[in-house]
Parts: sequence; C-alpha cells; structure tokens
Amino acid sequence: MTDLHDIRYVRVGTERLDESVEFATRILGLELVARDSHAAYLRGDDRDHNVCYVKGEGSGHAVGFEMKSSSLLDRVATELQNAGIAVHHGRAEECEQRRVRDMIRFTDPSGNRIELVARPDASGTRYFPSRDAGITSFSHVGMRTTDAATDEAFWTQRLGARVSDWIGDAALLRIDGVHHKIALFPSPVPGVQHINFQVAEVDDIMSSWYFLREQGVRIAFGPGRHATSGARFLYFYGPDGMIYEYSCGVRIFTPEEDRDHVPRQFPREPRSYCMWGSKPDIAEFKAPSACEAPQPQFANVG
Ligand SMILES: O=C/C=C/C(C(=O)O)=C(/O)C(=O)O
Ligand SMILES: [Fe+2]
Repeated sequence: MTDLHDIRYVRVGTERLDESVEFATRILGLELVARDSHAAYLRGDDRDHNVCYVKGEGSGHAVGFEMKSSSLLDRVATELQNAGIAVHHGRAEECEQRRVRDMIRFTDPSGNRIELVARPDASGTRYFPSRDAGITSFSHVGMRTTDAATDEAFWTQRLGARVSDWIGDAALLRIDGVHHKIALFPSPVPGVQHINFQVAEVDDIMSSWYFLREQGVRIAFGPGRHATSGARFLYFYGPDGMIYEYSCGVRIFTPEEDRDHVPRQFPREPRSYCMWGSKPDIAEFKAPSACEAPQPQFANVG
C-alpha cells in the first residue's frame, strides 16, 4: 500500500490566467514564483510551488502528492496497474512542468486527477508573501466525489489514507499526523472543491475577513470553527468559482492518537460544519446529499 508523504500541489485549469494570478497575489497572499504564457506557479510556503494555474479550463484540476522516493513511486504504479487502474507515466516535459523528477497520473473512481511525484524541486529561498495574510503552509484540498463510499475505499485501500472523521458520507482523510490533507465531499461532479492554506493564528482569519469584505470578495463560509478538526476557518470565492480556505489550529494527532483513533461520525447538520453557527454559501456543505435539495435552514449568508 502507498505511503503518501505529503500533499504537494494543486493544478487549476483556467481561461483567466491573469485574473487568477492577480487574485492569488493581491487577495490570497501567495508569492508568484514563475510565470510563462501557459502557466503560473505560486506558493504559500517554502516549497517550490503549491498552486499552478494552467491556461485552458479544459486542463481541469489535478492534485499532486509527494512520495518519498522514485522507487516507491514505481512500486505504487505497479500496484495500481495490477489492480486494473490505468496509470500514465509522466513524460519529461510533464515532469519539467511540475518541477519534479518523476511522476505518475491516474484518476480516482469519481474521475479526480491524482498525480504522485518523486523528488520535487526544493527551493533555496523563503516564501515572501505579496500580502501578509499570515499564511504558513499549503495544507489540504477538499475534493468532490460522485461516489463517496467508492472513493473513500480507493483512498484508504489503494493510497493508504486514514479516515479521521466523517460528516454524513464526507470523509476527512489524513496521510500523516494532520487531521486531514484530503476531504471528499459528495457532489454531482468531481473536481477540486477548495484549496486550504494554514494561517498562523485566529487574528489572521479575522483581519482577512475584514480585508476580503472590503475588497468585495464573496465570502463562502465563516469565520467559524470546524467541529471535526477544531480549526478556525474562513472560506471565500476566487476566479472560476474556486474556493479558498484559511484555517488555523487544525488538530494534530500524536503517533499514539494516529494509531488508536477511531473515526467519529458527525451528523450532516450545520453544527457539524461550524460550531459557532456560521452558515455556508457552499453547495456541498448545504445540501443533505448530492441528490437532494438544500435544506431551508442552510440559507446563504450575505
Ligand atoms: O466542515 C467541513 C470541513 C471540515 C474541515 C475541518 O475539519 O477542518 C475542513 O477543513 C475541510 O474539510 O475542508
Ligand atoms: Fe478545508
């Protein structure tokens, strides 16, 4: 079974490359590290990049995870292929575009594009934010799943993730001590639902809340506190309907807790998403299931 070392990057196809870069630097607070006519690379920590906007919406979304070595990557590719999963081995040009030595690509059962990489470029320079949003690291993605049980089995059985908690059918999955690095939210369509950056403290969340509103940014959820990980959070919309999340204070499991933790089942109700009572303007957090209409008490904020 795979041992995913860490989440590494997310690739977001967009027809609005300039607007995406403008939003990511001036509003979100990322550093632009490289840019060409086809793609822009940005980061919120000391790694080479965490987000790559790729020209052309047709490029879709992809999430990259680092493996500890190229030999582990090869082993996983073989295991996946033996399990009947189609695996694409990255060509030199694709590896170069991702700033990695080796990569493979496949899709989860919903069709989310997953990339596993080995020997990603390290960076010799510190993250230097364009706006002091208090970002400390790129931390997780929320992904849409069209079949939560099947995708959860894929992530846990094929990719070695562990369930930390569920809200309804949505699984929050960890690959290390952090409560989750992947979350799978039931939806009629696949894709990246939100991109999370950790911030240093709750002051960063509250000052960003004022800043974002002043800038006319559509707030998606929060400020609030997740019942699951205990993180304080703020979600907001960027170009192409992509949702970004700042959060701080996510639960970190000790090795003993990681070993002994029994996933908790939270009901699919507002208090499971936010202990403070904030109401989400996010489809996957509102509807009781992918097929049913939103409940009236989940009315949008603002
Ligand atoms: O309530 C839904 C989301 C929960 C959390 C959390 O517990 O921190 C997330 O960050 C997430 O899944 O996006
Ligand atoms: Fe999140």
